[in-house]
Amino acid sequence: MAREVVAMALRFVREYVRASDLAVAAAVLFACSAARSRLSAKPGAPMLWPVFGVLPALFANFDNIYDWGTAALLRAGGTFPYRGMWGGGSSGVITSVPANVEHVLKTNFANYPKGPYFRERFVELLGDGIFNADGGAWRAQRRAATTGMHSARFLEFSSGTIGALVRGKLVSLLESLSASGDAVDLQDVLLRFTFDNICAAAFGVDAGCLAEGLPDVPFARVFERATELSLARFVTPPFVWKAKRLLGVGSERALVEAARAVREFAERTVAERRAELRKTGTLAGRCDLLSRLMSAPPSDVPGGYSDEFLRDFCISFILAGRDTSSVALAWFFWLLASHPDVESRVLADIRAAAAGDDDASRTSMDYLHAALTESMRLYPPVPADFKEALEDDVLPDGTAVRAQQRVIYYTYAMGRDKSLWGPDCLEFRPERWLSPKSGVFAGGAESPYKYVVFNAGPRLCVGKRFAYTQMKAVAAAVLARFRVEMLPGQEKTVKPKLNTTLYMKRGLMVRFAARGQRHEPGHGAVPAAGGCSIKHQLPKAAIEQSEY
Ligand code: HEM
Repeated sequence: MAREVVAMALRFVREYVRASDLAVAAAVLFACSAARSRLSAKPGAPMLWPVFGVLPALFANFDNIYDWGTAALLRAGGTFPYRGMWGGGSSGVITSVPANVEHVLKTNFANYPKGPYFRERFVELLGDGIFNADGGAWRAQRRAATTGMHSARFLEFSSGTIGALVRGKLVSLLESLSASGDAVDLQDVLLRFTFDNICAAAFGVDAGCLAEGLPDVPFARVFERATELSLARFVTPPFVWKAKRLLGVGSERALVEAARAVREFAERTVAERRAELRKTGTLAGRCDLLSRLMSAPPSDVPGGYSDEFLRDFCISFILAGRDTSSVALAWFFWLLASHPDVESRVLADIRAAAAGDDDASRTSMDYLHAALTESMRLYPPVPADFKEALEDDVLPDGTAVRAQQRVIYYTYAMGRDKSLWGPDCLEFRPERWLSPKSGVFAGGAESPYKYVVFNAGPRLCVGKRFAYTQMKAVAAAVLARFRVEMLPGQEKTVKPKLNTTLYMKRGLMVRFAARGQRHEPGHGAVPAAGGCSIKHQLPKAAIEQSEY
């Protein structure tokens, strides 16, 4: 019977309905559905189109997406719902309201894990590493990370590796660039620096990205490739990438190969260190995280950490620590170039610390610390982040979140919100972070849920202290020795790239001029009268001791 009804219906369609009628009917349905979405949308929020969700609005504003998203959030009162394309499996809310962020990151932490959506996109590269883990697996990695990173021994070691890399590689590279007058992409140099630095801190190996001639480093290249291909899964409909994965073709095949190369490198390093421990009976001479965790596991981890645990731990650390501080520094140098008053105060701070002629609190270079913090308020290295709801919930501002939906917190917009930072929120003003009386950094008084640049709550960035030490060491060493001159004409090209990290889309082309010298546009280094060089005054301790 049912078969006869279907056959009759098909005959009717064939005889009486033309393709153009179908097209008109589909267009009417689409328009009605679009009108309904428009009417039910929150005022100010972007339109959620039938089938395509928020994508048309994103494409229309692609060139200016961060600022467009910020304006939309401010118009919508700080929170609005979003939906990706049908079949894309992505929906939820976007917010910049600190109370909502606190709810997700702390108050109702148990309901907002990283979740399967994130995990399945990164599992080939990260396995069960801290960045990808939830529940017990996350707790075990987190404990290992905090014990390892906050031990006095690691802190001393990491300051040493940072100082050695700054003085041994970075400064000599910049000296030769300054002598030749050649321009360079500063973002690329900084990315190389932090990659080498995190490999030294996590594995105790020299990745060699900053070696002479800035070579192509296969490990860095496959790591970058595996990360990019994992991120591509976030913007590809799951049925597409999952089908490709099943068939082992295209980008999915490339991802499996790149992730395998990264994991093999990590496995080899872990195996070699294990062999060294067996042979010599100690890793006492090594202070990197891998060696510390292997040779001195906590007493309640009987038999120590497994090799798989250590492999995943190190890979997550490289991912977490390889590009955030370099990107933060690139924006910092960019902002300094257009704020000579801030640059002068930063320099004065560095000189005071170098000369050791100030009181003890100032040797930690509070003004520089404030300037970096302020720069990341405007250009947060992780511009947005998300968590996935386990169960239905209601956020403090009354927004409903359904199970398996995501709450995206938009750090970039939070840093540019007048209601949080005042009418001068778009100005680069490091003073807002300093105590007016003492000039000491007073950022600790701010709510961590208003400035979520390093995340907040139980999943606060483990590397925050390391990152500040690293950024201050680089900024102090570079600014004390060189003037960083932007190549002209970049005002229009220096823009953030759409990514999980706020890279500059086309890098940052600069020249270095040794202090006391000046580069004329298009020429090499020429001496300038009256310049002052403090190159030889900067003692080792001054660039290594500052930490928060
Ligand atoms: C300016 C530099 C940095 C910024 C802005 C930053 C920011 C962040 C953010 C936003 C998160 C939360 C990610 C999430 O849960 O989705 C995070 C987590 C993390 N960061 Fe950083 N980070 C920086 C540097 C570093 C460095 C240098 C390291 C390593 C040495 C590091 C290690 C980690 C780790 C291990 C986590 C995971 C913590 C957890 O899930 O419990 N970070 N960071």
